[in-house]
Formats: sequence, C-alpha cells, structure tokens
Amino acid sequence: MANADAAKKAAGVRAVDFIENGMKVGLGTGSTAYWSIMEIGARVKQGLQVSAIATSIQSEELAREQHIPLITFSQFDYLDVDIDGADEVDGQLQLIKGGGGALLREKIIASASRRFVVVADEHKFVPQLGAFPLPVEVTPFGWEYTFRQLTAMSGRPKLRQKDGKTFITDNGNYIADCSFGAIKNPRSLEALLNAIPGVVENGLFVDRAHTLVLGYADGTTKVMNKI
Ligand SMILES: O=C[C@H](O)[C@H](O)[C@H](O)COP(=O)(O)O
Repeated sequence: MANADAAKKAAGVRAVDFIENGMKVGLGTGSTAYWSIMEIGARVKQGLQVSAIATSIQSEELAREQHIPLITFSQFDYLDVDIDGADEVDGQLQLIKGGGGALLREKIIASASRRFVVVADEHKFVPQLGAFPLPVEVTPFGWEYTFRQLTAMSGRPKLRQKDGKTFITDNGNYIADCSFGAIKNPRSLEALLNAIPGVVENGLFVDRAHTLVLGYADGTTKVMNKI
C-alpha cells in the first residue's frame, strides 16, 4: 500500500471508534471516507448495529455492498456522528471540501450531525486554507452569469470537467473550482459566496467539524478536538 493510502486508511479506520452501538451515522465521500465505510461494514458484520445515510451516490452504493443499513431524512431528526474527508483542514478545524464534488450533501449531513469527525492524511493539514481550489456548486441555469459574479470576487472560476465533459454533481449542478489565494477569513467568504443567487453551496466548512483524525504514513493517527 502506498504511503498516502496507508495514512488515509489509518485515519478512516480510527474514526470508526467514535461510533457506538445504535448510533445514526453520516457516511462521507472520497478515498479517506472509503476506509471508514469499509470499517463500519466490517464491524456491522461482527454485530455492530447502526443506521446510516450517505453523502453521495457513490458512498451509498458502497454502503449497500457492505450491508450497512441505510435510512432517509424522514427517519431521523439528527445523526449522532458523521465521518467525512477533507481537501484541506487548518488548526481551527475549518475545512475545504468538495474535491469529489459531494460538498452539498456533505454539508447538509454535517449540519444534521451532533458530532462531525473529519478524517484526513497528514498532508491535508495546512496553516491557512486556500492552496486547494475552492469548489463552488452552481446551478446550470445562468451559470455563465454566476461565473461572472465569482470572477468579480477574484475567484478565477474554472468549470470542472470529467472525462472530457462538464462534471455534473449528484444534484444535477456544475462545479466552479475557484482560486481566491490564501483565505484569510473563511467565515465571511463562505457567506459571501452563498449570497450569489446561482450558488447552491460552497466547499468552505466553517465551525462544523468537532474532531479531526489525522493519519500518518506509518499507520499512526492523531486526534484533535475543536476547542
Ligand atoms: O467531494 C468530496 C469530498 O469533500 C471529499 O471528502 C474530499 O474531497 C476529500 O477526499 P479524499 O479523502 O479522497 O482526499
């Protein structure tokens, strides 16, 4: 296993220790959350009882393969724990997410969770957010106008492509990958972006994470809690 994968696996597996019997759980998206879903599946086979909701179609399919019982929003008021990855995380546990395009469902599920545990390899931990392009989910209707608004904010938006086509999110929207440079005030940028009518959501997760599990290439982990 490559070093980065070992670090992701270590974080993803360790985070599952926060799940107790009977809990309602949010399942994240991406190559780190993958390991959490696999570990939850393994523990379900050993008798752990959980019910879960996924942050993407991809993770939902993986959960089904792992025989993890799934629930819908009509079946719960809140989730006990959400375990999800990040593209960048700073010392205050503020995040950039959405590298896989799942940010909207991820933010709804993080918001519905009493405890949001972020899993990441050591390279995701940064002194300041902003080197990773900030994903912004926009409606296809009027996207060119919305992009002009993002450009006016110095966001330098790029329409995300995949396999030579425009990338479409699970919600039928586009992604603008933006470069704002170093993000000094994530809270205000998150709010300013969401004030643009064609913006559905953006990948800044401010004051949402409670716990960070960082994984290292040697298989060790470090747990940090929001102060
Ligand atoms: O949209 C994708 C999510 O926000 C992922 O959790 C994030 O991109 C991190 O993914 P990975 O663990 O694969 O680096």
